[in-house]
Amino acid sequence: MKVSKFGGTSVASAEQINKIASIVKADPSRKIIVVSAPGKRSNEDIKITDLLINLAEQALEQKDTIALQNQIIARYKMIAEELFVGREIVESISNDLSRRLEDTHLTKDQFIDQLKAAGEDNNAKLIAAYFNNIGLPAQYMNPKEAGLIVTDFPQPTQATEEAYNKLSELQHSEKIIVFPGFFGFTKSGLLRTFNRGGSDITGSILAAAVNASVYENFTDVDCVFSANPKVVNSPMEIEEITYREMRELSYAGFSVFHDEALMPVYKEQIPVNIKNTNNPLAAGTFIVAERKKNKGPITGITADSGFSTLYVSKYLMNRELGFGRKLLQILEEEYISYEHTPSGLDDISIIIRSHQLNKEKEERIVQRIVNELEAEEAYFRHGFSMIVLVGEGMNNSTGLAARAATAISRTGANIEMINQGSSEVSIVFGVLQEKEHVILRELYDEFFSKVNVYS
Ligand SMILES: Nc1ncnc2c1ncn2[C@@H]1O[C@H](COP(=O)(O)OP(=O)(O)O)[C@@H](O)[C@H]1O
Ligand SMILES: N[C@@H](CC(=O)OP(=O)(O)O)C(=O)O
Repeated sequence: MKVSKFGGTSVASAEQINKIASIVKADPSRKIIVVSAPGKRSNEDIKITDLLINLAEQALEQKDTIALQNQIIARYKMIAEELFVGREIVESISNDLSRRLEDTHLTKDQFIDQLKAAGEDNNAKLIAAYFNNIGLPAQYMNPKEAGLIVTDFPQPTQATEEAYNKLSELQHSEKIIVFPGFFGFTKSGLLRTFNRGGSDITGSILAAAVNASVYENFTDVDCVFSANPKVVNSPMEIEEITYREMRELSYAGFSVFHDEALMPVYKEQIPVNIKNTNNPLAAGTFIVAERKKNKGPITGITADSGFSTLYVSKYLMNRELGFGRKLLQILEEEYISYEHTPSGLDDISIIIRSHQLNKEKEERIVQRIVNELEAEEAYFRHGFSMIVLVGEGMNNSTGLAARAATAISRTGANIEMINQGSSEVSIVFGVLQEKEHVILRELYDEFFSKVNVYS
């Protein structure tokens, strides 16, 4: 049995949904179909999920939401009409949106989550109806009824162990299951969404639960490339990549597959196949436990912006027992997670995703570090990107860091931070984000384009 997930670009229009129907029809082992909300039909288009987030924000600000509601319903109406799916599905979508908007007893986060999830939930209902209309016996499956139980706030949204047992029953379904991605329900019945791009996580959870032969992830590119094709021209295609290489790359910018989607399939050693809805016969990229050797030590290079650094200095910091713990405790109490902590003898930098910060929180944290830890200096700096080189071949390849640093220096950029992962499958360079793309291209040129004396 296969689990096949179709992302927003694959379900963005009637034309695209026709393609996924052909893909499902072509292989009877595609029995569990995970779908996202309609995504972009062009670069200028807006994803349904983004419209729903705007709708939630307008409702919370007591603004008139009719225009936005009609814009969302019109998207589904156009798809339903072009697929000749009856009017009743559009009416049910309209009623569903109204019901979610009236659910004012929820907290702000719960209200937003409930509206965000409407995109996938209604698209799954529409696609299941369409499949049945064209002779593909299918049923919409609500995550609550299926048992996709997730953790409670403030934990990050993750499937609980018990969810996998209940979800394993899906493998016995006679019909094709059309399952909305992106959300689950807590034990107490509250809806929670995964992070953005989270339909990949749903597919991974279901693939692990039913012990799928493969988890197919259909998107709008032929494969995973060794660099983001929107930044580097015609990057090299990757046939095979390991789970941990993909985790490092997707965490830091390879948005083609969600980094949190790797753990469920890794635990069950289920291969993932990244394929193109618009070219389904292309082999795509396989994410596996072990792969055949690559030509070079580096498998992929990626960059991710939106990072800040918290710099703290105190003389003899390295001698003060518990200083690091107390510093990280302050961040934990402020609900701030961190990425890397490069440090010296008397100072430490903590790399943090900027979206967690605001002026008032930063001032409070700096004050606490100075007062409670008696630090000499503490301040935040913003506008950084992390450039990540990843490859299973790195750990037995000398001089990589030097080659990368030399390539970065050719761009005139300053290296603000270097961090070698203890797994030795990645090395991270912190740079100012305005230099991100030029550095990415220079590193790609160094490790993939040139015939190197080193190779
Ligand atoms: N290394 C990479 N290889 C392939 N695609 C990548 C890579 N890095 C970023 N992308 C981008 O990821 C996009 C697919 O992800 P996404 O937009 O989430 O699609 P979907 O709607 O199918 O989920 C591609 O169109 C591509 O521009
Ligand atoms: N629609 C949700 C979930 C998702 O995974 O979408 P996509 O498959 O288009 O990345 C979002 O935009 O985050």
